[in-house]
Amino acid sequence: MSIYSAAFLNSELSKPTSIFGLRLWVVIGIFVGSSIVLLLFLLSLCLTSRRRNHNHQKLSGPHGGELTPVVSKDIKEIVIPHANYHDQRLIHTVPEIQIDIGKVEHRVVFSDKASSGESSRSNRNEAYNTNSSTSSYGPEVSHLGWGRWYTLRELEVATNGLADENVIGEGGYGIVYYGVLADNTKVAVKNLLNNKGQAEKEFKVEVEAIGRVRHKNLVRLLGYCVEGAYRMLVYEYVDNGNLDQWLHGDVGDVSPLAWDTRMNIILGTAKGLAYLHEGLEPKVVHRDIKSSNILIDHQWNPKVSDFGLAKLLCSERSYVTTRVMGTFGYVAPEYACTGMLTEKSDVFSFGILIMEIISGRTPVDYSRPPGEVNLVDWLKAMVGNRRPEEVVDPKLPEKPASKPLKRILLVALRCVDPDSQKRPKMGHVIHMLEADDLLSRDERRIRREFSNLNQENPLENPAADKMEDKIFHEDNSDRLKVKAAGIVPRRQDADKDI
Ligand SMILES: Nc1ncnc2c1ncn2[C@@H]1O[C@H](COP(=O)(O)OP(=O)(O)OP(=O)(O)O)[C@@H](O)[C@H]1O
Repeated sequence: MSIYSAAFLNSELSKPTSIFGLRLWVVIGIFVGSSIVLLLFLLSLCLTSRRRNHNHQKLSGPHGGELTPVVSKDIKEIVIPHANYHDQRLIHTVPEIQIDIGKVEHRVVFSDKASSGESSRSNRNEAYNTNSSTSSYGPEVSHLGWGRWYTLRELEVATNGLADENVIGEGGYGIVYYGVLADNTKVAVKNLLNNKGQAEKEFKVEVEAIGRVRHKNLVRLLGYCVEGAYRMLVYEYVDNGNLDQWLHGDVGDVSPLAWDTRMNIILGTAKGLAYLHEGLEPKVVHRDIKSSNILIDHQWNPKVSDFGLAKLLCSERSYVTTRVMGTFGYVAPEYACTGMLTEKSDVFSFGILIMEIISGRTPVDYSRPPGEVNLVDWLKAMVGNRRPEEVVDPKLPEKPASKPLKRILLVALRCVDPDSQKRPKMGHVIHMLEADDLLSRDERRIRREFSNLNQENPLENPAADKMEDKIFHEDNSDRLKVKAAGIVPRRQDADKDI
């Protein structure tokens, strides 16, 4: 370019324009600059929307993306320090007590750490809204060899995208949804909450403990789902509510639970528990036996559910934990005080459950007069005062005969013996519940012994112990309990289930 044309260009570019009198080169500069900024903005918009679409496609539910949570990788298992399973030394800790009174029953968690026993819908939403950076959606744990691994999509389809209308109930560790699988199987899907690692911990315990369990009085775990932050358990659906609802719900003046039905529920629950304690190797302690964990089918058969708190125990060993969990009113005293966990803790809770079933009262009821708040204390006092007939649920359609009432009360009182060693094993409980003939023969003796019960603490009556030992001796109970609970030899059973 010649010096003349450069001077010409320069003079042309320096001419003022009609846009605020700005020189031409300034206008051109502004135009080029804004175009670049606009271009960059459009480019970033395009990239963001492409990324959103990509995530949406990967996780979208059956009814579009609205219900679809964004998966997070944030959940990490928190290893809670606890006593060695194989170490029977007592570990002394100063437990922190948390009482969640947001639920109908009071969940008590004695913990050496802030724990995560609470549940709320907001937690659920929190889990859903956690930002995602998950790139892989494949299973994080391998298939265990039993049941099925379900994909998140399968379970979303089954539960209408985890719809609110499908919610059956909400426990301490997650929300339970009703669902129908592609093969028309009705299921209950428990979506474990992302509560600081506890959900994952419970998931692993539960999967290992329940996956191999098969018993008509235990809710069957059909499979599980592990995708991103999701931990879901898929159970058989039990179609007639839970015992808590039938005992304490609004059922009118007359309960549909007749005496025989109640006895059947007690016996079935005992069989389910006996299987956990004595039919599995290693044995399983449920740790949260209570009426809301006893599901009922349409034939009024009980099925023990919610093994979330179960801990696998090595045979013949006790387990000392720094983290005591259970539900207020049902927890055995030695477990609450020292963390010492054996299957006898379940036996205690089972004794409370029997009392609840017979009386229709909750284990702790602050709306009652002072002497009646605690179910065990009240019931012991009533039995000690020779007024056992007065403890039965007033909603029962027909009062039970005196003999079976006393029999079941005796079993309940034995189960809640403050001394865990004196509590019967669940197999023995079954034996006692079924030993009608033996009891008939000794009925007169039972009556006599009952009348001798110490009013303060009828359990500490040596005569009653002697009498029961004689009637309900444990020597041949192993054979009977196996027959009664449908338990097959331990190893063989576990292998068969896998
Ligand atoms: N397999 C199932 N079939 C039908 N309903 C179920 C099933 N499992 C659970 N439910 C229902 O969902 C509710 C919540 O169950 P979940 O076991 O999570 O909590 P919970 O027993 O009420 O409380 P917690 O967690 O404190 O033990 C139960 O009360 C029960 O009615």
